[in-house]
Amino acid sequence: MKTLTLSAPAKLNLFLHINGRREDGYHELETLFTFLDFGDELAFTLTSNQQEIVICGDTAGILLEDNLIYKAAKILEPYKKIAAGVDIHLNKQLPMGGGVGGGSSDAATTLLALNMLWQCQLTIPELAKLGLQLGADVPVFVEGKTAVAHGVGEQLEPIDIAQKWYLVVAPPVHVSTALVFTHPDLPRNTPKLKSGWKLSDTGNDCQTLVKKLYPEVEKTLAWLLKYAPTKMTGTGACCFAEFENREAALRVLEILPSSWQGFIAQNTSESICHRQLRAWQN
Ligand SMILES: C[C@@](CO)(OP(=O)(O)O)[C@H](O)COP(=O)(O)OP(=O)(O)OC[C@H]1O[C@@H](n2ccc(N)nc2=O)[C@H](O)[C@@H]1O
Ligand SMILES: Nc1ncnc2c1ncn2[C@@H]1O[C@H](COP(=O)(O)OP(=O)(O)O)[C@@H](O)[C@H]1O
Repeated sequence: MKTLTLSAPAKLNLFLHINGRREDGYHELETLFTFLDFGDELAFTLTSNQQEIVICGDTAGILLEDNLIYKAAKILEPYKKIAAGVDIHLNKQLPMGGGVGGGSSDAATTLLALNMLWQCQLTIPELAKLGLQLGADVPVFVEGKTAVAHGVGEQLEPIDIAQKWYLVVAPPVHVSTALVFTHPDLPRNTPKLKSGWKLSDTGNDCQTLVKKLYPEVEKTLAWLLKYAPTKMTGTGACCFAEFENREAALRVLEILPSSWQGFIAQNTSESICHRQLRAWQN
């Protein structure tokens, strides 16, 4: 059996507005998701033991049952049409819980890969619906198109945007998404954007609160803003600075304070995972 190797790309929230809070505590969002040409890498090999879902590689201390890759495989198991297990090797590149969606992207890549290898024959919308049970960000990775998301992130409206270079910086702190969303000071009443909106009209509604709660994020934003327009992605802690070309981004990466991790990437209108899947199928 050949091994299928796929990317699980990072995402950025180019803006993140909170429009309200639902009765179940979840927040109504309006957010622009785009994908980067940088991410984790997952390699899938079918095995003859059909009970088996094995995950190895850089699982960074996450218990098997908590790993979103394992959860994605388990959720798909009832739909499989062939008697095979799977061995999944993870090469982790993305900071965990950093707002670049690594866990959600790993889960989506697993759903897409196993849907094909296990011949589940589910459609992309069916996979996205299953993915939503694993996290609010999984559907956009399953759909794989730069999009404005509404609801909790599951209603997706594809959009064309310019291609830019980004320097993404992960300060050495972990921001709790649940803490941010339950905080009394979080703004929750940004009006929906009107047609004809521009990116310059937007922001990240979590940023002011996260800067206050996590001074390392404030420091990172202030440092990057000296060089380029910068925002936080998702609920943080990663921040991204936008550049017109790779050289300009690289010049800033080269002088990044040594306690911060950073990488450079370009945004892609379609997730690279989807391109790789098409290439495998042809
Ligand atoms: C807000 C975003 C934007 O991309 O933040 P990041 O996680 O990327 O930073 C995401 O939608 C997060 O998605 P995800 O990380 O999958 O969140 P989940 O596991 O579904 O939820 C974690 C917790 O965040 C809160 N939550 C999450 C999403 C949402 N629309 N409203 C919420 O109130 C809930 O309290 C939930 O218990
Ligand atoms: N394969 C995985 N990769 C990363 N995080 C995972 C994975 N499986 C479970 N998790 C858990 O999910 C949480 C959120 O992960 P992640 O998607 O990286 O966050 P964010 O959306 O903030 O970028 C992590 O803090 C971690 O505990």
